[in-house]
Amino acid sequence: MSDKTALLLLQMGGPDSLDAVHPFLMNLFTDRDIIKIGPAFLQPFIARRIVNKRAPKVEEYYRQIGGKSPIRELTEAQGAGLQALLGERFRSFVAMRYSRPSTIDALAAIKREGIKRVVALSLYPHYSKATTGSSVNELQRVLKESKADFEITYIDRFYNHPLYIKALAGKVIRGLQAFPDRKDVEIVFSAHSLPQSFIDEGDPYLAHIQETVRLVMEQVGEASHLLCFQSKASKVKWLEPSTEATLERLAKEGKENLLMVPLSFVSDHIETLYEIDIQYAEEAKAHGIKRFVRTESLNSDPMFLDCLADLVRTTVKA
Ligand SMILES: C=CC1=C(C)c2cc3[nH]c(cc4nc(cc5[nH]c(cc1n2)c(C)c5CCC(=O)O)C(CCC(=O)O)=C4C)c(C)c3C=C
Ligand SMILES: [Fe+2]
Ligand SMILES: [Fe+2]
Repeated sequence: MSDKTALLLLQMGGPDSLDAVHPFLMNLFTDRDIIKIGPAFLQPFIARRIVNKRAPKVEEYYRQIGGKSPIRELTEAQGAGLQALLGERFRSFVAMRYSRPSTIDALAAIKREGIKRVVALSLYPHYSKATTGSSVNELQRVLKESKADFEITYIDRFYNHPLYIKALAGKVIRGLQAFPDRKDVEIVFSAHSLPQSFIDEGDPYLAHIQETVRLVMEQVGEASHLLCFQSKASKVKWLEPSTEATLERLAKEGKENLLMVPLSFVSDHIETLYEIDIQYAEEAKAHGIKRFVRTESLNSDPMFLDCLADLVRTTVKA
């Protein structure tokens, strides 16, 4: 048995090739924690219909950002950075909810190394049943089926951690420097949207997002800003206003300089590299926005890695 502690990073995952888009979407649309479509026994059939229709469009988005999602490499780099900060007693592993390495892959690797103690660290800063909730449910299912006796502790949110806020505020302050005068800039916080029904049923996601924005702006100081929501993925009511409608409204109001701040993600992926950098940038330009800048994603930012290390140290000590 090893006396090391496994750091298990939980993330959504993404396709690692264009051929992997269809299976990735099938995994996502058959997960009833993120989306319930009809009765459980019918969901795989309905999901297949939805995915067959959606996949060609989504494949084209991934083609435009290099033919794959970079989320695996970026998450593994975060794990390596975290392991380096925490030292020899820790080993990092990644469990992707809808792609490889899966939760089964990750737990098998931890078991092979004889490690018993696991810190499961969700990389979604804001808790939602759809994201962290789904990853934790999957982890608990796999643990139950494998009858493994790991000693697990969970870190399931960090939307208000001082180092997370400081790292994000640093990106915003740096982003503002791309403009001649910050007084003329609108800071557009763009969070991943979520069906309104989750919030109505008590999901804390929206409150967490709003608190992150408040804390970041405390550090950025006086500046015009707003919050909107991107990436609606079904026909029901999702959080509003949408990022697309907001960009159009801002342009109509005569705003010319926008600083986009993606929330909800701690690394680059399709929503930053395609949706903001390509799709929204083109739309904003067509509406008359002159300067459209996006803040850098946290990825392996040293202050963000310090935040993760602090979360782990505090949990392991407790
Ligand atoms: C089907 C419903 C979906 C909900 C609810 C949802 C919430 C949600 N998602 C993220 C983070 C990410 N989503 C990503 C991709 C993605 N998400 C959905 C669907 C829902 N998301 C789909 C169908 C897809 C695939 C792309 C597409 O078809 O548009 C990713 C990116 C993965 C990658 O490319 O690397 C992330 C990350 C959050 C934070 C969230 C709600 C809180
Ligand atoms: Fe999503
Ligand atoms: Fe999405």
